[in-house]
Amino acid sequence: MIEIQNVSKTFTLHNQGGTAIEVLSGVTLSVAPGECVALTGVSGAGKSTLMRMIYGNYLAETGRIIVGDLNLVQAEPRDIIALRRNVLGYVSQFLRVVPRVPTLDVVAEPLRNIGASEEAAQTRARELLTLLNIPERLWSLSPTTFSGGEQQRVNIARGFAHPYPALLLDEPTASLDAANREVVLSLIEQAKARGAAIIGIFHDEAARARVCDREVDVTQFTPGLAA
Ligand SMILES: Nc1ncnc2c1ncn2[C@@H]1O[C@H](COP(=O)(O)OP(=O)(O)OP(=O)(O)O)[C@@H](O)[C@H]1O
Repeated sequence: MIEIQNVSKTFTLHNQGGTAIEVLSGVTLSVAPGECVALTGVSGAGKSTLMRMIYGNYLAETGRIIVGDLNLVQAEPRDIIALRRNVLGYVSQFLRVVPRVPTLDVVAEPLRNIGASEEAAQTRARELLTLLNIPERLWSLSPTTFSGGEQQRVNIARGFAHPYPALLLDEPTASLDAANREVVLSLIEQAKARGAAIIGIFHDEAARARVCDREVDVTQFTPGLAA
């Protein structure tokens, strides 16, 4: 489902004399449907950079990143947008939303975008917000003023609204209390059970051990850090 072959990334610092920093080289890994792979490695190894390349935010210089049937290294922006709508979800720690949009709509939006009925989208959004313990009195408000933990839970609800075949998770359990952490871990388990291919960064070791089938140490692909 996710196939990464010989991917590399160099950042050029234009405001610092054009200095080039080779962050990743020769990244090769694949994730099957129903499998969850954890990216590990020291701080600065390139875990977030790799996730951003898979999501199409950063462009890889070499190799192939295939998600579904799209190669993100050569894809047109409109194909990347379609991939994100239908196939590839991303749950980060931080919520980015348009101001003034009510929480219920923020969570229902991914389903509306794929053509689900208003009723189905709202029902799923209500179900997820309830599961993640967001009080109903907050559903009609924009999440921009919510606490950090509430925003993270809204973000998770949004990320799990549509059953994406592939998912990227960036610290999905960071700063959650035990009960909500448990909800998120079971959402991940359910996603695996329905066949989602998942790549995640988990500093929470117990969470990683529970939901991940394999770990890939990104340091092996980091020039200068590799043993
Ligand atoms: N936009 C950018 N421009 C220049 N350098 C960058 C950029 N993004 C990341 N880097 C560099 O790439 C390297 C890898 O960073 P990255 O954030 O991917 O690491 P990480 O493994 O996710 O680290 P952490 O666990 O601390 O989050 C770092 O040295 C960082 O400075």
